[in-house]
Amino acid sequence: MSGSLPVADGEATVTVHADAHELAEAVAARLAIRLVEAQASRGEAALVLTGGGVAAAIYQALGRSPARDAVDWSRVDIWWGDERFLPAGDPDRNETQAREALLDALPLRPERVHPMPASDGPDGDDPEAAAARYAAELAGAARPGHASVPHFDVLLLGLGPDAHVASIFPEHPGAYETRPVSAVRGSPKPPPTRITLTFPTINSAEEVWLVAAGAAKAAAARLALSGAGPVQVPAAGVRGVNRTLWLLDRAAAAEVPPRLRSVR
Ligand SMILES: O=C1O[C@H](COP(=O)(O)O)[C@@H](O)[C@H](O)[C@H]1O
Repeated sequence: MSGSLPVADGEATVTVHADAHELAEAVAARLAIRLVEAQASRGEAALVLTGGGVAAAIYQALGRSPARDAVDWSRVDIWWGDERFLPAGDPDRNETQAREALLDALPLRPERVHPMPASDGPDGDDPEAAAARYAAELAGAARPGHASVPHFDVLLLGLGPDAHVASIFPEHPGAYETRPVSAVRGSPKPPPTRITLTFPTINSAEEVWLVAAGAAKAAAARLALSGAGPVQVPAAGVRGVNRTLWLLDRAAAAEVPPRLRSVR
């Protein structure tokens, strides 16, 4: 049984796992299943990755899970929800983290892996140009009839203690942005310069999964699930077209009203 409640104009399901380890294992298994389902129904799958501590644990869990071999990785597109605007290979880039934890071990087709530009990339240290470049790459892969972004089967999001998601921070200009991708300057969390998908792009995904572990995320989860505004609480502003999942460990879910939680 799952607890559910309205979030914006959709519904969110909150599922709680015992601890961060179990959360990572469960999300990894769920992800493999969802990618297999997507491939069965439309021949391919597209996954949007996030950064952060829980994300790394999920990627490692998926890498060692037997379920990973059920996915045809040659028919998976990998995108990123946000990136720290640093040189290629920098250990703080979300791309570097994902490659080391999972992607390097998978038989992905390189042309189907779509990292956000690095600060030593073709646009140099110009995050606005890099954001525009990524928007163009998304538009180039857009599904027919949908002008600006591809089909995303699952879009993963971490949750900051301040309730930021991707690199949309509370009260920052990115929270108002309507273009598909935006540059972020002056991020309250280092590094200060970033690139992020915006609300309209995130909310075009079929499924949005918010994953969080630890007591530091408890207040953010409560606020986001209590009808807060998305400018003040960015996590309150995201939802999938078909499904919005909050996948938490017990500590992160501690302030979510018990009636909304389903404990695994
Ligand atoms: O900087 C970032 O932080 C958030 C959350 O990270 P966590 O370590 O607190 O789980 C992450 O979702 C985002 O992708 C990343 O750029």
